[in-house]
Amino acid sequence: MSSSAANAPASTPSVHNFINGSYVAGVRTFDKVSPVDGSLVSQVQEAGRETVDEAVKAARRALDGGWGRMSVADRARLLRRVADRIEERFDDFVAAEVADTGKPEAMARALDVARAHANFRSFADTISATGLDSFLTETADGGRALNYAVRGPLGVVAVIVPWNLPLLLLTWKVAPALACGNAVVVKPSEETPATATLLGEVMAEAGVPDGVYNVVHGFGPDSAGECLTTHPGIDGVTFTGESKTGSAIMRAVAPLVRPVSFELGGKNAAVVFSDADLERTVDGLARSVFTNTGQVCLCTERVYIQREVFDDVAAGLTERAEALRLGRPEDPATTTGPLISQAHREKVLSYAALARQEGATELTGGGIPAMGGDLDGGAWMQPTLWTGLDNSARTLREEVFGPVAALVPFDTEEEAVALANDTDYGLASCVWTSNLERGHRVAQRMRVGMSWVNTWYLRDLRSPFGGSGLSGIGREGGAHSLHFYTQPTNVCVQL
Ligand SMILES: NC(=O)C1=CN([C@@H]2O[C@H](COP(=O)(O)OP(=O)(O)OC[C@H]3O[C@@H](n4cnc5c(N)ncnc54)[C@H](O)[C@@H]3O)[C@@H](O)[C@H]2O)C=CC1
Ligand SMILES: O=C(O)/C=C/C=C(\O)C(=O)O
Repeated sequence: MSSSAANAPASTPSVHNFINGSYVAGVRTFDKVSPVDGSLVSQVQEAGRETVDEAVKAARRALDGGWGRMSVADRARLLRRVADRIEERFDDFVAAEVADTGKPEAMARALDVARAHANFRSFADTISATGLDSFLTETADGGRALNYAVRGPLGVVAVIVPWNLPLLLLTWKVAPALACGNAVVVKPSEETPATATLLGEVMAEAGVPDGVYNVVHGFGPDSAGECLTTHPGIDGVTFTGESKTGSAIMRAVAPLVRPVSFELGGKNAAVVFSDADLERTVDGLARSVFTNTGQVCLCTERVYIQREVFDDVAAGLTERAEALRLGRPEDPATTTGPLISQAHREKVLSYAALARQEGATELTGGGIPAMGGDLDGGAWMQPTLWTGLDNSARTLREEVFGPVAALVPFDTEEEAVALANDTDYGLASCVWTSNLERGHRVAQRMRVGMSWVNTWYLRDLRSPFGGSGLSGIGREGGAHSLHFYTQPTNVCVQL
């Protein structure tokens, strides 16, 4: 037990590891505090090396015990049951997600938890509809052979996820992994342990065999994350989070040569042409900059605006930023929650200070809002917009992951494409124009995984999702996920 546990009220919830179908204590506890007001949300059981070992072994037993060989129809049926059960317990998931993240309840309902059951249904459909690769091969002697590739599970998959969309991102990986017959050991963020743990109950209620879904809690280095990625019993790692963490995980898995699927950071650009519908564009930009307090890897942090409309777009976006309502998650008028933690707010505020040093003008925000009462103990940050910087500024080159964006003018299409692509990241972009020909042309020239035209974060779960450069390795979504979570064996039969 940590020393803090002694001071916690008796009613403080305790969040346990979930291993082989049971809730399991760890080696010590740590406190999870609310980003809304700094109050204690729960005490979390941190998994030690032995706890992680137990989870990996449970996953292996489940895999060898028949889960990996269960028929696709049966597995798809179980995934649909998990989706149904998430819907039945929708309010419990919303409450758990909101308590950990402080995000507006309306958002947790519309996005996070809604996507959790959609993820299970989508991958139940995908796995049910997926056939085999096969070739009828003509040989040099005039004969023929049949080549076909069967796909088996990758094995025990380590799933490491961040705090910004905890259940959404977790289920985005767990659903395809299970659809393909893998067993998983999940390490949620230390900031958001609750929904992954609750999902354990739902898995058991839905009839998913013990050991198929395991959860270990803790931090990254010298804790559960590192114990998991260095465990010789894992067969692959799927990770969403910061680029530097992805790099550390690559180093950790390198000695055992395990495959990785990484969805990492972004420094995403929006390009606004003067022919765009400006009202719609400004609404879209406000969404892409400020959704989830800027804590989505897809959020726009660089806005390039054609000079003729620069002032109008800057004024419109500033107005939208100032109209955001920061407040308690349960208040239906709230549009914007706090950042995830005081530590993360320090990071975002340090970029606000850096932007000023680099010569930025703040159109709005840049600091800590006066929330009043107990909310002043939370991790609140003003929505912030900068002008006066160019691509040489660190503010335009490094991922901030907060409610911030820099606005930069451009003159020509060629220049806009060059500015947007001038980054080490390659995750997402948006093009705003009423000229659809230009929309297609510019969207295709963006060096990113997801290129939106006149919209942002419109998702089809069957399409490829991921990035290049510092933004990641591989793509997940639909059949792309099945490629990562399976291993093909090619069978060649001389006919
Ligand atoms: N682009 C994105 O999707 C995200 C970016 N971030 C950025 O990353 C910064 C750091 O936030 P973190 O929560 O620390 O993100 P992170 O990327 O370090 O953490 C994500 C997950 O990885 C785990 N982890 C960390 N180090 C690890 C290691 N060496 N081995 C195994 N697992 C490890 C964490 O415990 C967590 O579960 C944030 O300030 C934000 O700017 C954070 C979350 C998501
Ligand atoms: O919609 C999705 O599948 C994912 C969205 C966001 C992220 O991946 C992220 O913020 O990391």
